[in-house]
Amino acid sequence: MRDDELFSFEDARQRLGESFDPLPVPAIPPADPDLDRVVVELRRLRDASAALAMSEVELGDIADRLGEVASLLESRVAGPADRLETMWKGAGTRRSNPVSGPENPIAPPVDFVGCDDGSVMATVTLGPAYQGPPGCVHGGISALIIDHMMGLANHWGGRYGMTAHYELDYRSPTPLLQPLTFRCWVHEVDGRKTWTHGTIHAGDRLCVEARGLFLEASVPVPGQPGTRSTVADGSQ
Ligand SMILES: CCCCCCCC/C=C\CCCCCCCC(=O)SCCNC(=O)CCNC(=O)[C@H](O)C(C)(C)COP(=O)(O)OP(=O)(O)OC[C@H]1O[C@@H](n2cnc3c(N)ncnc32)[C@H](O)[C@@H]1OP(=O)(O)O
Repeated sequence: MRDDELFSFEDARQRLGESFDPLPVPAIPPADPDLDRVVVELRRLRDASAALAMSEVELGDIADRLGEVASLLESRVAGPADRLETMWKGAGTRRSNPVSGPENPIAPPVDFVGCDDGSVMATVTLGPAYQGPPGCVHGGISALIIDHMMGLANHWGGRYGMTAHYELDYRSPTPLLQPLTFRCWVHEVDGRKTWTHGTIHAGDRLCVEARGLFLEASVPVPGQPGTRSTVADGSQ
């Protein structure tokens, strides 16, 4: 198969024809605005702390003050096992996933758009916290974002499933501090199987190509005995 054929979502869309049946995609519902504000501040801290080395900051004082805030929070929030249960209420996992979740400080975050052609797109600029090679995005971060985004592209294309196989070709360095265009789309479907493709571009330059095989499956939902969910991101 030719490279341009493998990575042309327009071609895939034509071949899928009427089997492309988009699901309505609800926006991530807002929660307590102060909760989202806390996470925005945590992300500012994350980015600033990635630049602490060789700064002129009095680090002992900063560590003490952050320690106070962390202790204040730890004693008042749910433990991880309880948290896994509350995440499965409403759109909790969509709000807390590590790629786009407004409740997750490690999420860059990435904002996705479902396009009419069946692809899902995002433009994101990643900072030093996500560095792998010098000046470049860590390959695992690229993989994380595309894997998650393929799940959204499947949903957008009326499919669902867990990642069974996933492979990437890193074609050229993926720069930090420049807008990157991520795009994913359903390439082919057959019974329980969905093959989904994705790319990352910096401008016109192809940085990453990815292919995933997703299999329809369901997993038990934490805290809800006997309940299983087919979707890894909140909707049941
Ligand atoms: C625009 C905005 C849109 C907004 C939308 C909002 C809603 C949001 C919705 C959604 C977002 C979701 C975002 C999340 C994304 C994250 C994804 C992840 O991180 S998933 C976690 C990692 N993956 C696992 O942990 C799986 C672990 N593996 C398993 O549990 C099993 O292996 C499983 C269920 C995948 C398959 O197991 P079996 O027992 O059901 O299937 P068997 O019988 O083994 O295989 C069935 C067929 O598939 C092939 N197969 C299975 N594994 C394969 C593999 N690795 N490679 C190739 N073929 C494989 C087999 O050869 C077989 O093929 P033959 O039917 O014989 O033709």
